[in-house]
Amino acid sequence: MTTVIDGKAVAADVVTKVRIAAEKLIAETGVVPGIAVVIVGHDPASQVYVASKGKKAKECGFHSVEHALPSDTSEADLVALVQKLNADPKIHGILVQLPLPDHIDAGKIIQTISADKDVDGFHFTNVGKLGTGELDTAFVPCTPAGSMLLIERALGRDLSGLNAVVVGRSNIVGKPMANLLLNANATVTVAHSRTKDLPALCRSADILVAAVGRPEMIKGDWVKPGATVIDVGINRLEGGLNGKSKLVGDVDYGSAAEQAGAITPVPGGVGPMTIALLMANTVVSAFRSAGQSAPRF
Ligand SMILES: Nc1nc2c(c(=O)[nH]1)N[C@@H](CN(C=O)c1ccc(C(=O)N[C@@H](CCC(=O)O)C(=O)O)cc1)CN2
Repeated sequence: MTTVIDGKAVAADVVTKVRIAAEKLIAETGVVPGIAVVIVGHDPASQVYVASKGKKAKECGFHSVEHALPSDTSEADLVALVQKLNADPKIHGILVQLPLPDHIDAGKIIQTISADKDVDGFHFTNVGKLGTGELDTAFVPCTPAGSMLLIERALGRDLSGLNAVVVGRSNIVGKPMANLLLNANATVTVAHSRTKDLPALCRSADILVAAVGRPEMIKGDWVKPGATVIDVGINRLEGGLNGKSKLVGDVDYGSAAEQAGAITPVPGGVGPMTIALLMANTVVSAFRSAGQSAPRF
């Protein structure tokens, strides 16, 4: 029987643990975990995600600030805001919502964020720490970290001897996901648009992670019977109920669920984990800044 991995439930569990850890930190040190979320422009999906981040931060008992900037904000002004947040002792985590408008160099902004407050895990320092397995002091990007938690819970075993295929090589998901799986002793292949015979490669995977950004690309006959399938895709398609758009992943859920041992749905799989892990990274950052050993999630 196929297990549908309930990302909402696991995310709620993580958020509860974060809230308890925050309460402990506040009681023992007086340090209140603080997060700043910065959004530039009016992308509707980004506005929803940023609002959810603020709501979850409040639920966790954090000090939470949002900076909503107009679309024509200059790169220099955004750099100046990030520098101000770097210097603010009440802020332990800084997140600049992506995508940014085209006239702003996202890479430059990410590298301006202090690595110690980079709760997105995108700064070169954190990328390097993940790549070299320094996980105790790194911040790991939230979506792959959340996906990894779902894999660990679904399998309940060490990943040694298992083949993992990650479809997609983005800096935000594909590459860090591959590193996390490698650190957990899986044998990892990263596939992309130029990979030959992708269906056959996918069929070799005990763990299949789809992070390619193409709606329902991965079909049921690409899935090894019993595999764990993690769908990172969030694609909005026209033609949902009542004229609304419909959300689908990168996996053709109906056919893949017939083959998989465990599978994440979209919505309700990896998405909620992204925000839960952001809260986890922020409380970890606050523990570190207070000189306390940080909890693990
Ligand atoms: N600075 C960052 N920007 C972006 C990131 C990121 O990790 N850091 N990731 C994505 C967007 N994202 C968080 O920011 C995000 C995406 C999806 C969800 C989520 O809960 N999805 C729900 C569906 C919600 C919906 O209806 O749209 C689900 O899958 O169940 C949370 C966060 C890009 N930008």
